[in-house]
Amino acid sequence: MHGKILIVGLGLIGGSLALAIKKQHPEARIYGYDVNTNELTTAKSLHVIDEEATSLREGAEIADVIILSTPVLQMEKVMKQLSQIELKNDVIITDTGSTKIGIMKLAEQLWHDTNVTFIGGHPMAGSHKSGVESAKDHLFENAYYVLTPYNHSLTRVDELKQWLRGTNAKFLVVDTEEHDYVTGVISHLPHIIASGLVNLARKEDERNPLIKMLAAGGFRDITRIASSNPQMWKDIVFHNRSNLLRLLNKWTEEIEKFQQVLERGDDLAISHFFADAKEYRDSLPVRSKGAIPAYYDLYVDVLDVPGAIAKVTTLLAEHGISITNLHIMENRKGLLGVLQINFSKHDDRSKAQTLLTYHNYKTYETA
Ligand SMILES: NC(=O)c1ccc[n+]([C@@H]2O[C@H](COP(=O)([O-])OP(=O)(O)OC[C@H]3O[C@@H](n4cnc5c(N)ncnc54)[C@H](O)[C@@H]3O)[C@@H](O)[C@H]2O)c1
Ligand SMILES: O=C(O)C(=O)C[C@]1(C(=O)O)C=C[C@@H](O)C=C1
Repeated sequence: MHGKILIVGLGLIGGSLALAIKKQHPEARIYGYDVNTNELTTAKSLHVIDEEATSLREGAEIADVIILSTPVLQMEKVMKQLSQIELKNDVIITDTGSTKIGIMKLAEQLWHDTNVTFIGGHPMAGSHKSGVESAKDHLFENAYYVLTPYNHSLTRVDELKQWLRGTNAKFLVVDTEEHDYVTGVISHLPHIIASGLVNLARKEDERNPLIKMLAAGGFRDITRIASSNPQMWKDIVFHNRSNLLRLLNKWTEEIEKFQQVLERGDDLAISHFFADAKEYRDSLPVRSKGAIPAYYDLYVDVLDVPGAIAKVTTLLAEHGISITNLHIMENRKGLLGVLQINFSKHDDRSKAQTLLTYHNYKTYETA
């Protein structure tokens, strides 16, 4: 497709969308705007965007599609700025925000009965990493991509999907209220709990330094997301405040119930607590991306120099750790490449991660 795309906010998500669009539509021109000029320059030098817009106005005036991928409270600010700019007649604006009610309400206020088509969006994949250096064209592969159009923007949903086809995501139209409730349950509350657990461990660590030394697979698995961008999560919980306050009450009840059965020493109820959770967790659909990985992946940053991959595989072989597959995900000259290693067992991935970290490699469990 031909056209000019403006990405506002060139971090992990904006950068990944830019790459996915460019892959599918090489003839499109991708413009970027970010308040952080370093991020913009990096995006240009990594060929994530074709052109840097020096102001929001400069990029917005010429764009056929505008994609907002800043933290959600900043998004409201940008939307208000956009409403003061004369945009192209048939422009489509979409966002990538993790919350939808506030954004859709504001879009309705700003652009109801105008020629601007606003279609809310939320790609349900990501990472605890932020910034354009972490952007990947395949970040959203097989993930759900929620769209929240108004009735009057429904006619342009297919056009937007065509622009976003390179994500290889599965599009799903969802009601905004339902979206914010569901993401509250499966994304926002878990982030609060993960950060709460880490804060608890941090306080205990002041009394007992063994805590940090012994923090192993279980603690790391459940708290990976606590390493996410704090500003982004502050904005999300503000936006989804009422759902989260209700969910936190339910969570407190759940934990208090467990506390009571533990105090009583009720072994049957304790077994049920774990068995019920296991049954539901095991029933979640297996996906190669999205909620649960189909196999155990480890991503390792490696230098783009001869022998770098052999070094990693030899290290694993010497320690009897079997791998099922290897994949080089990107390899730009002069920069780091990313090695994706598949393991059939969780235990093998944990051992590999510990070993490679010991040997000063940077490793991640998600791309
Ligand atoms: N990270 C995830 O896992 C994930 C997944 C799906 C959706 N989202 C949503 O996507 C959005 C972007 O998240 P991200 O992970 O890419 O964050 P990020 O921190 O990697 O990138 C955000 C970028 O927005 C820029 N920015 C901030 N305010 C701006 C402004 N006023 N104008 C222009 N640029 C501005 C920042 O400088 C930064 O480069 C957020 O709304 C987030 O809720 C995140
Ligand atoms: O995988 C992660 O690190 C994420 O936190 C991704 C995640 C999620 O909670 O699943 C985070 C926020 C987004 O709105 C969508 C996806």
